[in-house]
Amino acid sequence: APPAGCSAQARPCFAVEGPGSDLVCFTVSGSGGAARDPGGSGSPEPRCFVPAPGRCYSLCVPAAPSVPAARLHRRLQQALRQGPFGSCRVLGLLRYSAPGAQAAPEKGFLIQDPQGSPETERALEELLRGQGELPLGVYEAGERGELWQCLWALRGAGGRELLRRARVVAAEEPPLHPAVAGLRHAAVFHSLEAARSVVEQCTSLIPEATAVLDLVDKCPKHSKKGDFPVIVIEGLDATGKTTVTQSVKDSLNALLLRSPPACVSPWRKTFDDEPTLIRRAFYALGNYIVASEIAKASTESPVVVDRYWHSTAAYAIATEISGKVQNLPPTHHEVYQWPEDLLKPDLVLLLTVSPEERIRRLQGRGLEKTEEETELEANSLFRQKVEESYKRMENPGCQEVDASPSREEVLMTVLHLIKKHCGSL
Ligand SMILES: Nc1ncnc2c1ncn2[C@@H]1O[C@H](COP(=O)(O)OP(=O)(O)O)[C@@H](O)[C@H]1O
Ligand SMILES: Nc1ccn([C@H]2C[C@H](O)[C@@H](COP(=O)(O)OP(=O)(O)O)O2)c(=O)n1
Repeated sequence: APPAGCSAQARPCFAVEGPGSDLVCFTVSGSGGAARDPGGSGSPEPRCFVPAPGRCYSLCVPAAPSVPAARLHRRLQQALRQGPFGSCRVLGLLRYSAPGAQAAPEKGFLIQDPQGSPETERALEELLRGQGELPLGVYEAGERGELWQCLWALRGAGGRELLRRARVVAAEEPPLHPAVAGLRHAAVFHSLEAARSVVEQCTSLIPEATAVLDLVDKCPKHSKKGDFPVIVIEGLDATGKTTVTQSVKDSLNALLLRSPPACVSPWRKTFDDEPTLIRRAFYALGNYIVASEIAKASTESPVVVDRYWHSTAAYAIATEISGKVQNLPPTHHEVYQWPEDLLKPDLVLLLTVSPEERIRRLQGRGLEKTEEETELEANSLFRQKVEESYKRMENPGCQEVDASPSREEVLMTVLHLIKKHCGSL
């Protein structure tokens, strides 16, 4: 863990995220103002971020939840996966205010080049030169082994100007993951209006956004549920949602709906390729469209829904909060609360199976894996965070169902729970 002792510094900190790694924070002290000597403190050296004999760089964009910033971050992320950066390790970087400071948060990347090739630095400069004002952070060791960050502004025709040279010192891990504060604006939308305004900002960039908005605007607002029960089935991929929802539909003569609804599926791929802000706003709008379908259907028959708001929120939280499960927002946090303007189901069941059984089922199904499914498999931490987020959802919460037994047994359990909660059908 990063050492204690720096938290009193009201200076911007960096949190470095690696896939599956803990949050690591370090502070860049102001020029000339070396607040403490990392060499003398016995603490882990921030220098460990610079691979010897290699080089290390950072770049950041504003983390404000705006469509242009989100798309710029995405473009940089894609560029850093290619060509000259192939041999580099690229970690996510969150720059956030230290306690008491008011700096606007930034999101970016730490690029570790084990070979320290001049080609990498040139390619980074090239990449940033086309992106307006973004400076490049270059890290270098001082004579006593201490670490410095040089911040370069890139000028036209190959020039660059040193904006700042500052010490890098170790900082304390913050009590809350720094991405938690921005979740409600950047990924987990709690009103139709919040999600709608993000998609609206995209209409000139993504032609499909207009079509989505048209559909949303055709739906009656504040849909009310009918008298028949509405049951949502949630869970990770391959936990048996399709199987269960189909059987419940047959057993109860229910109508089966899914979120995102069929009417937006032609645009799903487009939005899946967009950054979190836009992608999650799209799924949020899908829920409001489904809500109006649920309202109508539940006046005529029971309704069973394959995924709904809990999926949208749980996946968004798990992708935004890096590292371990303990980094998730604490229980009862506002991100786990149901949006006030979204139709509530009567019962939400969360299907869970062991990771081994889930992989067996995924393989058994033999379908092509989506990028996210591959990530789920590769990253069990991510899977744990999705599941834990589901379990923390409130008002309504998710009731867990062990979906490991046979299809028949799982269906019996599910029908029993529906009967218990929703009365005779
Ligand atoms: N109770 C069960 N026991 C064994 N296999 C199951 C069970 N439920 C579903 N499966 C199989 O597991 C795979 C994933 O199930 P599916 O219903 O498609 O999950 P999801 O909709 O959650 O992705 C399918 O091949 C399905 O036939
Ligand atoms: N209501 C929903 C449904 C899915 N999502 C997101 C969450 C994940 O990123 C994917 C998972 O979708 P899913 O596994 O159902 O995809 P398939 O229908 O199996 O192709 O979609 C969502 O945000 N909100």
